[in-house]
Amino acid sequence: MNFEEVLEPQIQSPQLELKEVSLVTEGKGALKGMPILTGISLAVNRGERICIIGSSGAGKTSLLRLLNRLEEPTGGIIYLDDRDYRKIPVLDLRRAVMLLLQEPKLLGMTVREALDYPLVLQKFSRNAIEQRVEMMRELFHIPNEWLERTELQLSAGQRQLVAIARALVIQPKILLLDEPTSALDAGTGIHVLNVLVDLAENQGMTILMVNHQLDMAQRFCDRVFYLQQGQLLEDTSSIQMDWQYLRERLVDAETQASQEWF
Ligand SMILES: Nc1ncnc2c1ncn2[C@@H]1O[C@H](COP(=O)(O)OP(=O)(O)OP(=O)(O)O)[C@@H](O)[C@H]1O
Repeated sequence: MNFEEVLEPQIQSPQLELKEVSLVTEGKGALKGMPILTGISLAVNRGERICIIGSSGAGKTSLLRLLNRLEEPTGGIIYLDDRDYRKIPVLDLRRAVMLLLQEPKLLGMTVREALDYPLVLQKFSRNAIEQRVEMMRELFHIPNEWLERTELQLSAGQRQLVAIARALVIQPKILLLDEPTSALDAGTGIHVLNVLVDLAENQGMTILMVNHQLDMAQRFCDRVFYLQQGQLLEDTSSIQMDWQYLRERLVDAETQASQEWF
């Protein structure tokens, strides 16, 4: 470190930054121009584990879709490592920012093919592919005999586990997860979350996860984004979060939404 740096420590910019991001529906007639996300500003640092919480329809999945460029914001700007999202080739972006949606599909592939495929696209050697897949298999306790099965021969939980392994096989910088443990039994869910914590702490992988199970969220994340009706109402560290208050707030929001529905 030189003298100027001692006097003026460098401020590290966030890995991911959203400035006044909004999204409105396209659609036709009355559906056109309805707000889904409004004025979202946030900054995420490398290695953070963030849970996105909110009632049904709050905009959680839409936020993940924006971050993976499955949707384009209708307002505002997103930055990855100080680069405007729109200037990053979309395939490069999706390699760095991996999204795992709810109910993942293996697209007719066997488990082995599904795990190999992202690495084949990246032109990894056969040897390297086998090593990486073996590493994932061990990390997530995927038995050898699953490798030749297709998704029709796997339970929902087994499929979810394979999909998590596949999302991680190319070691993304940022992992976006939409309720990744919803189909897993409690023990496997906790094991998966522990693996993710380890990857965040030891390899600096950043994780943003939608999770409806608040006890899991409390255990896993170091920061919470609370969304309501497309707005970011809370951005709080997990330690400072009043989890009981959050539970009550979620119940209120769900009740209000169901009354509006009827
Ligand atoms: N393509 C679309 N066209 C019209 N409306 C949409 C579209 N996508 C999402 N919406 C609406 O935007 C709102 C947010 O949806 P989103 O799926 O992001 O919510 P969510 O918080 O993930 O909900 P859940 O917990 O039920 O999955 C909802 O009211 C939804 O109906």
